[in-house]
Amino acid sequence: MSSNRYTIALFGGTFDPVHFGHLRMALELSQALKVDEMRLVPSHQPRHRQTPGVSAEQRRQMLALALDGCDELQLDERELNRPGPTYTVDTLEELRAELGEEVSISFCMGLDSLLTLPSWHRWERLLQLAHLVVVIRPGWKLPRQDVDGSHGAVAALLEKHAGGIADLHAQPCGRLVVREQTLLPISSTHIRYLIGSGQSPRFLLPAAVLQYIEDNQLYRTAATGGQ
Ligand SMILES: Nc1ncnc2c1ncn2[C@@H]1O[C@H](COP(=O)(O)OP(=O)(O)OP(=O)(O)O)[C@@H](O)[C@H]1O
Ligand SMILES: O=C(O)c1ccc[n+]([C@@H]2O[C@H](COP(=O)([O-])O)[C@@H](O)[C@H]2O)c1
Repeated sequence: MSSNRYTIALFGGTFDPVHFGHLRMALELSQALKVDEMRLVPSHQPRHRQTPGVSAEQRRQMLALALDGCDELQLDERELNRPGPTYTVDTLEELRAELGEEVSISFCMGLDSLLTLPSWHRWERLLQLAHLVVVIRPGWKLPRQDVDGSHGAVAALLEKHAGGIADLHAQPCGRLVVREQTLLPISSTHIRYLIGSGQSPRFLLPAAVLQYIEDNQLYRTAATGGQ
């Protein structure tokens, strides 16, 4: 990109456990967006879902193993170090205070997460702090304001803030960029289910992460959930 604005992208998640779907998505996004840094940000206590099956420290260690030797992706531990429920707006406010007003910050998410955005803590503040990058599967449709009453707030946001990759380098925050990208059909829920029912999740996640899970006997009782 012609602009020399420093650009950072964040990819947040529970990572319970991290798998190749997360890692591929983060790497492909990092290359497509041409960011200077792509950080994976494990959440401590996600307010919107059940408490993760393993400790925050174990999820951190699995991510660290997954990223070992990978220069393109970094681990950002700030949410694990912050007590209380984890809110993205707090993370972005912290980062903005740390990095100043000019650095471009993008928070990346799947379409499933975007559709829940109006329930996020202080969600209207998010675009004042960062860009949002939304990944959709090829051929998937975004909600449109005139036809989709159920996602009206999201559709309005998409219309008002629509932008492209160049905008991520031209301004520090405020644009919503939609990317079509093929997602590997892997979920942490399915991996937990496989382990809990005595089957192997090999080839769905890095070998070092699987070794850690086996060494620490994680997820042995989590035999619920499918794909
Ligand atoms: N297979 C995948 N490919 C790309 N991105 C994914 C994939 N699975 C999840 N994501 C994205 O990764 C982020 C973190 O997801 P999360 O940690 O909840 O993983 P998950 O596999 O969906 O877990 P769970 O099954 O426990 O809900 C979210 O933005 C989500 O949209
Ligand atoms: O801030 C919020 O209220 C909020 C609500 C739901 C999800 N998030 C963030 O969205 C990211 C993906 O969440 P999840 O549940 O798919 O792991 C993760 O970084 C969460 O902290 C944030």
